[in-house]
Amino acid sequence: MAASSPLPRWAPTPSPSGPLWSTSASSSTAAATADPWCGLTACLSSSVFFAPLPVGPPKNDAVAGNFDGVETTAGARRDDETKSSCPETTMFLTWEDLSVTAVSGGSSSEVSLILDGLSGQARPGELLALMGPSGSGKTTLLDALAGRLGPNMKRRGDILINGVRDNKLAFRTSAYVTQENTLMATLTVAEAVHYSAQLQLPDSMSPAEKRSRADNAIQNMGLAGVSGTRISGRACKGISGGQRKRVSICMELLSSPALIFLDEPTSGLDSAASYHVMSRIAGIAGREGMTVIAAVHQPSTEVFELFHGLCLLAKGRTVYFGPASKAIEFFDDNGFPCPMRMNPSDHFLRMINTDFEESEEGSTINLPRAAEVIQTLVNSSSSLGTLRTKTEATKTIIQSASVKKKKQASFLTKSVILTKRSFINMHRDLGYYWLRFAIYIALCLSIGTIYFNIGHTYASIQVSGSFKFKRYSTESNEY
Ligand SMILES: Nc1ncnc2c1ncn2[C@@H]1O[C@H](COP(=O)(O)OP(=O)(O)OP(=O)(O)O)[C@@H](O)[C@H]1O
Repeated sequence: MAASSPLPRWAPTPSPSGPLWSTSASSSTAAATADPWCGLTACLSSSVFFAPLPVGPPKNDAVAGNFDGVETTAGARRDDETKSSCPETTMFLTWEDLSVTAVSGGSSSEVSLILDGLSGQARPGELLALMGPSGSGKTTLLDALAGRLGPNMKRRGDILINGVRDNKLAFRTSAYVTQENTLMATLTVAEAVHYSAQLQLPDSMSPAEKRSRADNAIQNMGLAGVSGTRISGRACKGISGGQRKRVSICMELLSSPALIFLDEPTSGLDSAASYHVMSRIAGIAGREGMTVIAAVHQPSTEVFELFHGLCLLAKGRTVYFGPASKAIEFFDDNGFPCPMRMNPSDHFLRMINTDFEESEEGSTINLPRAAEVIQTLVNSSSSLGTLRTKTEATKTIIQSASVKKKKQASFLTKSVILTKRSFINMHRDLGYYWLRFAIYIALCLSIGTIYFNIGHTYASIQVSGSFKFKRYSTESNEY
């Protein structure tokens, strides 16, 4: 599919202003000169976070090569070179036989299996899409990989980062954009991103650099037009849901995390905005060597073309894992060809959605039962058989790589910024500050009037505060 794509081939665009991160620029440039492929990965660490438009992902063909790479001699060579030259912060994330169960509350304590023996991997510089019908387990898989499962969920199986088992590492070092937005409503878009830059970026960066990076991020997420608008508010509507989502992504991408989880980054966006957002994310992943795992609903054909890898889930099981560009072939091989001119993701989801069986009476489309399709695909050796080989191979290749947490602002800087942000929030939030202020004034007045104009004699004071004095005198008598 990727080969027949009418889309232009994007290339990473270096910034004319030079890298914003001052570290390792020269060494990675040298690596890039020595070998073009691993040089791409190496120079990712030195290239700018956001380049001028247009930006885009690395080519899908090359990506397909990466996914296939472990199986071929040439591909294995590439991986080896990646290991030797990639920055310490790149992350190969591998999961094997991952299962998640949830215990529902109550006396019966029912245990339900949400994910059932999933295996897969996500690689630096690539965008792995998690797709599947609603309730198939996409968010649960993201949470499991990110180490954010709820207290009633239990995980089995292995999660390896650069070949090393560390259950807390992903939680400590990755960024996560949740389905729900958790933004401070009273701030404007620009303020939210600027404060986030000051909190996340290290003190070694000058305030001007942080500001410039935040401004670029706003620009690249298409938010320049609403940068002065408040995120939300009681009096005004604020920005739209899709724009809020973009602000969340923008804030998480600021620190160029080595690993980022995105839960439905395109929800609430129109197809053009979805394409632009995803192409920028894929472009950044390519340039920065960032590992991106995104749960995506109904991507358009153009957005689907941007995915490097695809993990298709149905009822908590892996239906397909591999290069996105090979998914059509996989469905075709298993007897479920994608009709001409149909969006491939629509076809995949339609075939494996058990919630609405379309072969029921009245339907003009005679599809096989989704449960049978899922079973056939899950059993298909071309999906899971090769996957196991791939994960094993990757594990041995990358075992020695290490992960370091990126530097953040110091405790003092964070305290100052958070206090400042909190004051702005209190000042602007009618409910949080002004109504509370009014209540305290009313309370003071009510209590104060008890003693208003009480006179100056001992008796008048005793009359106004009699309940207190009486109690005092009673207690005094008792003791
Ligand atoms: N904490 C939990 N306790 C019990 N069941 C849960 C819990 N979290 C998720 N589930 C169940 O697991 C299943 C998968 O949920 P999940 O949110 O991962 O699906 P999803 O594919 O992300 O869905 P959607 O696309 O609609 O967001 C659902 O049936 C859900 O009810």
